[in-house]
Amino acid sequence: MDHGKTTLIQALTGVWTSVHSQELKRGITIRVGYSDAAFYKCPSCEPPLGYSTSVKCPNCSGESELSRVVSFVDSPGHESLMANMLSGAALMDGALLVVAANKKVPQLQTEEHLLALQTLGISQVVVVQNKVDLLSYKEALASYSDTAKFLKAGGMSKLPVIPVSAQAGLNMDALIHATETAIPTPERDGSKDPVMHVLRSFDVNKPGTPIQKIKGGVIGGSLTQGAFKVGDEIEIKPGVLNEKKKSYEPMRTEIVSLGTGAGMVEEIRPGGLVAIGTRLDPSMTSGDSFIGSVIGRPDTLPENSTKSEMKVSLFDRAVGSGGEDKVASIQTGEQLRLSIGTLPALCKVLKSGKGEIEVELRRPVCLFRGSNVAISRRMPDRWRLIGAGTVG
Ligand SMILES: Nc1nc2c(ncn2[C@@H]2O[C@H](COP(=O)(O)OP(=O)(O)OP(=O)(O)O)[C@@H](O)[C@H]2O)c(=O)[nH]1
Ligand SMILES: [Mg+2]
Ligand SMILES: [Mg+2]
Ligand SMILES: [Zn+2]
Repeated sequence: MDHGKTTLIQALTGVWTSVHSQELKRGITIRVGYSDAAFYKCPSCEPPLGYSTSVKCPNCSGESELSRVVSFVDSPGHESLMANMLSGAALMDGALLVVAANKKVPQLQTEEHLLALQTLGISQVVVVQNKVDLLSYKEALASYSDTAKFLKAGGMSKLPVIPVSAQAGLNMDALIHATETAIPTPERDGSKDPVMHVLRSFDVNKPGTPIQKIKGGVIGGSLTQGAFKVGDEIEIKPGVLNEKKKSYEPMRTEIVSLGTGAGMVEEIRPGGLVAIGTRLDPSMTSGDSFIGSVIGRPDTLPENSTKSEMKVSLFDRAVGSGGEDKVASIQTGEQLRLSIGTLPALCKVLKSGKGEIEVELRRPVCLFRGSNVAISRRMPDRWRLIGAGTVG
């Protein structure tokens, strides 16, 4: 924690993404936050000069062209919030890994986050060496070479490392240039059935709002494929618990509005974070109650299931154990935590074989075959990432 992720996002977007009172009080990010940035490129300046977040080129004062609009998911760094971090990672096309240059490299958190990114298949990463303002030139070089050594040992010597000061807004042009080069926008297939993974959900009404003015529940997340329009009927899975039937029932509602960083729009596609306004009772969506849900068109999503088979590959050792804890094989009957899309889900292992396990999930989940899952095990002190799985 405290490497400066939230500060960096503020430098790039102008938005402080930690806004909850507990976060402000403790100075840490707890919930996943997000905001959008527009990156500009000046046609007359040599890269990286001329990359900025403003139309006016900070280098030559000429007029820049829009390069790309980028959505940032701000992840908590604290080790106890790893599940929140993994939820956010599920929606990322690439990542900025922020490392504080005034601390020994690598920190436990850095190792674990990098491994988590690999586990979830996020290979487009820019390493940000932050807080260089606190170091002498010589110290900064030493920290840079430690970072490079650490990456090389992990077979990631190709990742760019960019020294910055998020607080002073130093070297942002180089960082934006690296981001634009190393994290290209992936190809999207807009013709597939839409799938949205939910990261947040809210009740946007102020207490005491008159009933005729109350807005329906709002659900935030990102499309991974397809498109949604205002007026579309949608289905949300796994849905809500029917107390009488003791089962989860998918919910249907209509899209009444679509909010993005660029304002209200009529249609959304993959690539940014979006808030869907619905006709659901807002009390249902308050306090992130829908995190981990999946939204699609009616009858297009996989069935809810409580059992799953998956191929697994375990790490040699638990991250952050200083190389001491070898990861023991998965035992029948043990409890694990799976990160499935944006959902942290507890499960019990029913069967464990060579490279394969069968699990029973504590709650029904809308499971896509072939999706990547991060696997954590409860170590004495906390949950630790021990491997990766693929839903079979
Ligand atoms: N000197 C210096 N301080 C910085 C810089 N960037 C961030 N900080 C300070 O470092 C502290 C932590 O910054 P945050 O942005 O909250 O760090 P974070 O990575 O979001 O932390 P978590 O959300 O707790 O994981 C704050 O006091 C910042 O003011 C920097 O470039 N230079
Ligand atoms: Mg902090
Ligand atoms: Mg933060
Ligand atoms: Zn310029």
